[in-house]
Amino acid sequence: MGDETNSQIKVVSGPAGYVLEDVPHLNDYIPDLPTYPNPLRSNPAYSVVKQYFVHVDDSVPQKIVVHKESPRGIHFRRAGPRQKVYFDADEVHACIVTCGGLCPGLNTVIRELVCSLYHMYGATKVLGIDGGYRGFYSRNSITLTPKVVNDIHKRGGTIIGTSRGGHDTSKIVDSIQDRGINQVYIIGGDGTLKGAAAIFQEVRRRGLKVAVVGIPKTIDNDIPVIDRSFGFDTAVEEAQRAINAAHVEAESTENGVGVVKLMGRDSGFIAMYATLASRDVDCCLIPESPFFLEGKGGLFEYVEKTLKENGHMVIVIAEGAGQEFLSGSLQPGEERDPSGNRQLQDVGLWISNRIKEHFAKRNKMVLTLKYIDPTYMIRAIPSNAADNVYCTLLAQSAVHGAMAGYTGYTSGLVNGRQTYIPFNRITERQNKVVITDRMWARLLSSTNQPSFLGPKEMAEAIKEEEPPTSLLDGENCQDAHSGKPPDEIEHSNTC
Ligand SMILES: Nc1ncnc2c1ncn2[C@@H]1O[C@H](COP(=O)(O)OP(=O)(O)OP(=O)(O)O)[C@@H](O)[C@H]1O
Ligand SMILES: O=P(O)(O)OC[C@H]1O[C@](O)(CO)[C@@H](O)[C@@H]1O
Ligand SMILES: [Mg+2]
Repeated sequence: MGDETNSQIKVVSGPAGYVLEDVPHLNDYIPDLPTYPNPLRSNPAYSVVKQYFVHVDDSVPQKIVVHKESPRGIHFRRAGPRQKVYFDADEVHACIVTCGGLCPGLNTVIRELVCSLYHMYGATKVLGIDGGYRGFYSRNSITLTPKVVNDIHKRGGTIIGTSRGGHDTSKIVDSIQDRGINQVYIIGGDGTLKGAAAIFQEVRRRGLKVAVVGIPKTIDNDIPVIDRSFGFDTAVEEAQRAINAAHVEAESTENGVGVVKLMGRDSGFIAMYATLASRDVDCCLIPESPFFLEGKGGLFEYVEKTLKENGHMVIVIAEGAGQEFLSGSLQPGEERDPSGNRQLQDVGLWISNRIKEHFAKRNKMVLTLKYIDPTYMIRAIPSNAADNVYCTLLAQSAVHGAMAGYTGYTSGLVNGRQTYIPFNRITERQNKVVITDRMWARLLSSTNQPSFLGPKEMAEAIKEEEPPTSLLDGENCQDAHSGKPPDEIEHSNTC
């Protein structure tokens, strides 16, 4: 097997195109670390479970749709408990921090990190860092015990607080060092995980025995590689209530139009899945798919046609869609939040006003439009049952990895298996809906809406050759082997 290592990713290659994108380990830069038998070996609850410990060579393929001649491709290290651990229970001093926007399930992850450390590994020193990254150096910390976290999964938000901005790598690592922390669990989105990667690099540069672990959090599902992010399922489910209300309102008046805005700064997954789940939506607009209002094939024409045919309609719009129409109204200095993210204008309000103006001006059709913005209501609820289970597995996997000495990784679900993924695989790009993918085609045929794409936009979308939409790995209409669209290859394939 070949082996190629840098500080963030270790690439191990094997026969038939097998590639393991491995995660760093403490003993990569600290030699002769002592090891201990995993305490789970003598825990009656686990020791009876056949094959509870993960085999040292277990890995999970990133791509599961393959062809006869496909290379075996990229794999990630399988998560789970190892026979040996690199921390004695009394030595563990863990901390947990949550950063970025809220997401259903944050409290569940916090709870399960604390309970896994206590109940599986007998580690009893766990701190909650108050208020995101800046809390490391400017706020108090909170002692977390199973008793303190017992009920928190029933609440939305995060009991340890969160913030945007304030990431100062060296102050954070100073604080980690001063407090004697040796396991850092960081729960957050793409920005947070870039910060986690910087913390890991600094910890490694200083030669500290500190495991730095990420748990990916994003209600927008904009993190790549993983099957889906926790809280996403809850968000899609909760969005149904807003869509249903919009539908009831629209259906009850002549020419009723309901507009619902959902979250999705750069990625329209919530809007797409909420639309597919609901069946009451006639048009879904997302940041990845450009649209236009006036003229043939535009939104106004489609609204008129739908109202004539059905008497009512529901439009779902992701908050990041159509921002190019609104950006002119921004004041200088208002464009970025403290983390540097683009501040968005209210596209739901804008599109509602434009539809009303258009039909009032034409004086042809009187319509009643109701606009619903449930975005923060969706983000603030506790996670549903499926997400609670998912959060539990993510947290347990994260703890098993740190105890086994792995560092510089996020835990994440890949093709239904818990894995350890190197930070830079997670932060190198954003996950987006691929509009040349089957799922978007399914949505278009479900709503029967126009694609709003002219031949030029269509050609550009095909040219972009984005990687497949993660929620449906293997569903992309590109040949997994050659990258060519299906009509350009000789044999039938994944499509
Ligand atoms: N490139 C970066 N390097 C270091 N730290 C970063 C970077 N980008 C963001 N951060 C820090 O990460 C934290 C969270 O970032 P951000 O507000 O972008 O949210 P996020 O983690 O992307 O989550 P979400 O987008 O889901 O709300 C902030 O404290 C911010 O300072
Ligand atoms: O108002 P805040 O906290 O900046 O959060 C809004 C953003 O956070 C997210 O929920 C996650 O990034 C986005 O969908 C949304 O644009
Ligand atoms: Mg983000």
